[in-house]
Amino acid sequence: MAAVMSQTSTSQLGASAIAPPALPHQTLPPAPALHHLEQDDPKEDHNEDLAYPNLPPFPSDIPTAPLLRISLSKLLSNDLTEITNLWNASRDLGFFYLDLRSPAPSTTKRDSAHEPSECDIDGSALLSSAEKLFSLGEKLFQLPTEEKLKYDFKDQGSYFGYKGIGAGVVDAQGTKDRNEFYNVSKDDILGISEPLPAPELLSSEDARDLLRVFMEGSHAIVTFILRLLNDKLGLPEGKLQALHRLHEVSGDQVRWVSAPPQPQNDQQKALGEHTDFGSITLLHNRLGGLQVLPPSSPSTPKPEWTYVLPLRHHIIVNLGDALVKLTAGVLRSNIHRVVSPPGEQGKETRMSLVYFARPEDEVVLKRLEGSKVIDQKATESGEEDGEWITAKEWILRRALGRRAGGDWKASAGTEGERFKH
Ligand SMILES: O=C(O)CCC(=O)C(=O)O
Ligand SMILES: [Fe+2]
Repeated sequence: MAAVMSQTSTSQLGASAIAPPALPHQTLPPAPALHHLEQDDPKEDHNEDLAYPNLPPFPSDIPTAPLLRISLSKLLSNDLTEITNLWNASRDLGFFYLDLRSPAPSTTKRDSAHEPSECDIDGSALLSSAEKLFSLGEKLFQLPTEEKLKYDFKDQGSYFGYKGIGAGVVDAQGTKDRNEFYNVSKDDILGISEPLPAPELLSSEDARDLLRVFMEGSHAIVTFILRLLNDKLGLPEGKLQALHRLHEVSGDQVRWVSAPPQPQNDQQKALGEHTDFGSITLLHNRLGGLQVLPPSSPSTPKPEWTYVLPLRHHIIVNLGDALVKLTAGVLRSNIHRVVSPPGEQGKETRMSLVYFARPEDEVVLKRLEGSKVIDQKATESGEEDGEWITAKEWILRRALGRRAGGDWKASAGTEGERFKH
């Protein structure tokens, strides 16, 4: 434990880094972080159950990454400490937990043709649609392989639809991945683009409604986080949000990821190391397996891959390369990968559910103007403002480069040096 904690020192993760509270029998994370939580609401944090029922527990003796735990409802009530935590986590690690338990939102329902507002945010409702989508995902992956393969659209140049096990690669040597994906486009579900062929399970009105509600709920949280980051960056009001409008054409999508248990004597990465391509990723994890590589620092020049402990009622939020490019690296997209869930969890099929928010297709991924913080960072790094590429081209190049037979080199993100570990 101590070895890993020293890798993720406060200098890397921000002075207010908070490790998740211990699950039953879990080794305790560092004290200062917990003090912060306990002062805020001791009762709640002592008694809450953050382990997933009906699943084997995450092993107590495996170190986990001390991601900050940020409360959505505190953010919504404009809690300045919480907003600072979000800002620090977005710059230092680019990963944090978001606690979705929230009071019910205002009862005025919005007109669905309009852009979502902060009054539409309902963390508990999002958790409940995620629950339903987990059940739907299970049925989806149980369909016969021949049926699922009908919805692989790679040859049409699209990353939406199905990707079979081994149809992606995890490294430059072309080692096959160990998971399957199903990607559903936001534009398809909101009627912005023509619907793609899909299995009946996904094309029924009920399934599309459920996906729409989940996408709108997720997008509302994304827009809110973008607003907070926009303010902290000192950008002109609404600038980041205006590049991520719900009803405009973008590569936003829901993804289910499913990985069957791997044989004990033949373990392999399920999903290779990568940074996410887009802006903000909202990840629902139930079993372990996700790992992050913390940033290196003078005291830890060679950090190690560290598990992210799944926490019930929480999502894992991470920032992607588009935000790095738009902010000249003020915000961080951190490398992560997926391996077999540890211990007893490795006997289960691991499914996760993700919402990827990306800039609108036509947004050019250039550093934004109008922020002193961004200008200063650009001056400090002395880096040129990269190639002229739209979000659409960037995502296509990166997503399809990771398919078997794709161009691995072209799939590289902004991580540069970090990939050498
Ligand atoms: O399944 C997970 O936990 C992470 C998936 C992921 O990183 C991705 O799909 O980009
Ligand atoms: Fe990812």
